Amino acid sequence: MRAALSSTLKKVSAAAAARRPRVAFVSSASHHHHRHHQSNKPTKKRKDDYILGPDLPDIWATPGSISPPAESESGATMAVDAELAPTIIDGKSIAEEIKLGIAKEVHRMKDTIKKVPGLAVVLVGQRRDSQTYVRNKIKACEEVGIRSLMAELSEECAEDEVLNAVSEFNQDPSVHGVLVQLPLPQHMDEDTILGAVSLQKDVDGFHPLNMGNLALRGREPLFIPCAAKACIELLLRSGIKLKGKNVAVIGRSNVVGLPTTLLLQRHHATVSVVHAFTNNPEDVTRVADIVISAAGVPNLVRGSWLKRGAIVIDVGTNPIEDPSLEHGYYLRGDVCYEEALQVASAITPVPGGVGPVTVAMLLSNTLDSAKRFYGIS
Ligand SMILES: Nc1nc(=O)c2c([nH]1)NC[C@@H]1CN(c3ccc(C(=O)N[C@@H](CCC(=O)O)C(=O)O)cc3)C=[N+]21
Repeated sequence: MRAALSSTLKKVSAAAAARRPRVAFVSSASHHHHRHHQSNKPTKKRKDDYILGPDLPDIWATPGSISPPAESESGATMAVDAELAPTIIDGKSIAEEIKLGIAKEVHRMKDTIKKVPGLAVVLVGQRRDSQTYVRNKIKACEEVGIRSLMAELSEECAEDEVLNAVSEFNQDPSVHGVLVQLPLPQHMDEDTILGAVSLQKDVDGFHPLNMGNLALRGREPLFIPCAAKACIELLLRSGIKLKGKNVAVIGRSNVVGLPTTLLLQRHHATVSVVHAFTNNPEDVTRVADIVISAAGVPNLVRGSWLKRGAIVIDVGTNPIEDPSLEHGYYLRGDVCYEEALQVASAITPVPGGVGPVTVAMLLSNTLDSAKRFYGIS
């Protein structure tokens, strides 16, 4: 437990509000819905639509088209009741702490069996945000002594080339984790490619068998998806108990919303799932003790969606294009941060919240995989 966390990390970010660049949050639907957490493929026809329900894509009636809240005049300090100042959950320092523990174990492994864990990343295409995330992952590997390999393929390459890259990494005994960076180009079938990753190296936890074992009571998946694990770590390390809590999860993607919901239930939380077809989602979120948003829509969660004192975990990493910036984009969460600060008791920022812990969880899964492979505990 991190007793120091809540006291040292309390700060009020009025300055952040004043600094926010003026951008129109236009709903260029294609852009927002192509983010990694949402499937962007056309709906597949299935025979059992009747019993499983039709497979509708989650396209949010997005308040992304609503302009963000009025900005306070530059430099103006908001009057904030000290008692209401929320804890800013510092994902970056939590990630550092986790990585320190991983580094120790990696070094011990190197000393005792002369092996280190290996992570292979398959990156297809040129998306700038994907390149940044992959670079972060590789940098994080270096920090803890995990060996990293990368296969970079062009946007136009054939699906077979991706499958070949996955297959080579599957067979390489020095590789213990294989990750295919999402989203893949439109013309590729995500299910085929993710299904090709060796079950024993599926450090993303996206293989249907790992996901199924996460869903089934009494079963243990080999790997738990990193973002879901990161949400739970952030809550637990901030001293927040989950048992019996009302948690609203916004979004039901395979990579975040669904595994997070399953993992929360394993922690005995009462979970309500809000998705693009939910009527009056704010009625659900307003009664939640904890709100976890993974919708991929900037500014979706307004202050009015939150109960006073709610805990807010923002998984959204929405790249907003801004040609004036070095990287060509900046990141916004799903949560209207400035508004949430006024009502929440604790909140994760974007960036610096869930993202860095997600990367730490990937390293942790890779270490676990290597330990399993070499039969050490
Ligand atoms: N197969 C697969 N597995 C993933 O886990 C996966 C993926 N595909 N596709 C993309 C998403 C996104 N994701 C992030 C990881 C780190 C940050 C991260 O480190 N964010 C930093 C800042 C990033 C920056 O420098 O711009 C932060 O929030 O502070 C963000 C997002 C993993 N994803």
